Amino acid sequence: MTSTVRIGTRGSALAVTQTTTVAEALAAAGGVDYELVRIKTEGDILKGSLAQIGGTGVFVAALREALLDDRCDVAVHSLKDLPTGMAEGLRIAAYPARVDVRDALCARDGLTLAELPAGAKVGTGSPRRAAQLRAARPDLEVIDIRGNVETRLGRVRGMHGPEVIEGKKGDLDGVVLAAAGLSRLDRTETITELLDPAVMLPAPGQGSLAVECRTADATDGSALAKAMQDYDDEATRLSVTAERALLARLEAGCSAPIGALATLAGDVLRLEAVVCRPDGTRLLRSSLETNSPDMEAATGLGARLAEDLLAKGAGELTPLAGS
Ligand SMILES: NCc1[nH]cc(CCC(=O)O)c1CC(=O)O
Repeated sequence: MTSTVRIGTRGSALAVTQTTTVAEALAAAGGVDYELVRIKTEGDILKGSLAQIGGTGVFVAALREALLDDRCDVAVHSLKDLPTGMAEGLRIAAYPARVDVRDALCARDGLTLAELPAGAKVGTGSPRRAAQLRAARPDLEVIDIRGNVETRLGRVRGMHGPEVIEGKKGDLDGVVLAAAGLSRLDRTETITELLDPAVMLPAPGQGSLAVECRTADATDGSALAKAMQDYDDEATRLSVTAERALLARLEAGCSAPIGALATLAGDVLRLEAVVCRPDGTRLLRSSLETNSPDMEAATGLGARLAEDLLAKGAGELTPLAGS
């Protein structure tokens, strides 16, 4: 390992912010010097709807290639964008402590979900958010949108961001975004309601980051390897492991209309999940718990809840390769 750790990041404001946070934490923990390396990803280049692009991991492939090509030593991913299949030769060396897992409504005039008028236009590019929005408020018009956080906020009437799409500024009544991203970008003042997971179950892994490196570098006893070990948060690791095991068993990607949230309370790991019909006319929700969880129990919990959902007809609501 070279003395300066090269940390790969996408160029978006959100990616740079969260990568810098990780870099500083690793530097503080392990006394490692770092530099950020910008990596352009397919997800930044393609401008179509994320639902249309479809493939999982559009944001991730280029970062992983850079790791494997030795153009960087560490990559920081938003965990919810990371496909469940692990890449050969790479390892998630740390799951930093999770931040707010919830989705947030950013609406004009301080409106909450219940207060939006009938026919209000709410933007999201996520089939999971669209389905749960439609289930909660069938009278809303859900608009498929893309772009970075500032671009999306700029679509809300009265919300001014530095980057707005010409002609589309202020054409929506609200957008739904992850609270975690808004918080990392210091834009939480745009949130008009933090959506209760009882209404809007977040994406598996939402609010979590994953610090990935070459497998050899995670275990070589270096300052970096130790720093990553220290930075790993056990409760987060268990929770996201359960959520992602569920996703893996359903063989669904980040664009599937599936929500999952695990919470560790004392010795009990509880996993709740929802599979949606994309039009929101049916949501299938279920939950399971396990006591004194370790990684194996967390993985088992996710797999069992997936089986339970499949047995209850999840495969009839939305196409799942696992059904
Ligand atoms: N798919 C885009 C994406 N990937 C990660 C985040 C930020 C939230 C997180 O880290 O979970 C976002 C933006 C959003 O969903 O609003």
